[in-house]
Amino acid sequence: MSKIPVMEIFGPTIQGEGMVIGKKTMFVRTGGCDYKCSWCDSSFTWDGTGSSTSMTAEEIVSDLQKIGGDQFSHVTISGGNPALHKGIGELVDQLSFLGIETAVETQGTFWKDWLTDITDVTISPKPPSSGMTTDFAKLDVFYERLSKEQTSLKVVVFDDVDFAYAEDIHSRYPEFPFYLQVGNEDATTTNDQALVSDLLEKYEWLIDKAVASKTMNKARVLPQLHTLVWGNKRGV
Ligand SMILES: C[S@@+](CC[C@H](N)C(=O)[O-])C[C@H]1O[C@@H](n2cnc3c(N)ncnc32)[C@H](O)[C@@H]1O
Ligand SMILES: Nc1nc2[nH]cc(C(=O)O)c2c(=O)[nH]1
Ligand code: SF4
Ligand SMILES: [Mg+2]
Repeated sequence: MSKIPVMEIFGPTIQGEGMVIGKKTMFVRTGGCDYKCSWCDSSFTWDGTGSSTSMTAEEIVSDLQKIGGDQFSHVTISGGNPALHKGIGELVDQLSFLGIETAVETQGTFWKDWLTDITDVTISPKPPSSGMTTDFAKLDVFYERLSKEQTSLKVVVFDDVDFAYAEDIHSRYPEFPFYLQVGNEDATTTNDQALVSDLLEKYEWLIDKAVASKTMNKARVLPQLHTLVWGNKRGV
């Protein structure tokens, strides 16, 4: 059985982003990423400042039950890039056997067959401001293999160039529900008041951009709800 590098397990909290925003969920955050986005709000998963514990699927399920009790029925697997880890297939099987739904957050760079068993798959291709380059041949594989009922695309937008990238992504993959997300430019500040007022201003800017774009007629525009409520706090 393959072990999974786990950075943190927390919840229940609410999903603060994307297709199931507001839904009560536990989080399992894996270590390691094949990207290094300039503005990554979870860089401790890959930059050496955090540490992971190598765990089996059974151990993760047992920790989820210890921490969440009987107060959850949905688990979100994020990272880092969870799709780097083969062992997550086993975790998804065990959760599904227990009647627990699953979600995954990934940038769409590595395919794993267990992705088809996930209830809510969020693919978040990275815009130019991240410093990363999208491999569209890899994203095409996700489009071919995942159903539109279980999947969404979510692009974080910091500026006009990112917005144009988001329009391209949405146009290229029209069948997947599409989400625009406000970018958090300061993922380390502890000044919650200044952060929230800045993020709400950015949210208004992003709404205005979407409203003015005919490509975005079907898109949804969202903030990171957890950041508005808890700022940059970890484990929420
Ligand atoms: C930390 S990533 C982990 C999953 C995967 N590596 C990915 O990027 O999709 C989880 C989500 O947070 C988003 N994110 C990361 N840093 C952010 C920031 N500074 N502002 C807004 N969203 C951010 C990512 O785009 C992704 O949708
Ligand atoms: N509440 C909450 N919602 C989230 N949605 C995506 C998250 C992530 O870091 O992947 C996240 C997170 O860390 N917390
Ligand atoms: S792909 Fe996700 S986890 Fe990896 S660096 Fe980018 S935002 Fe962070
Ligand atoms: Mg996050």
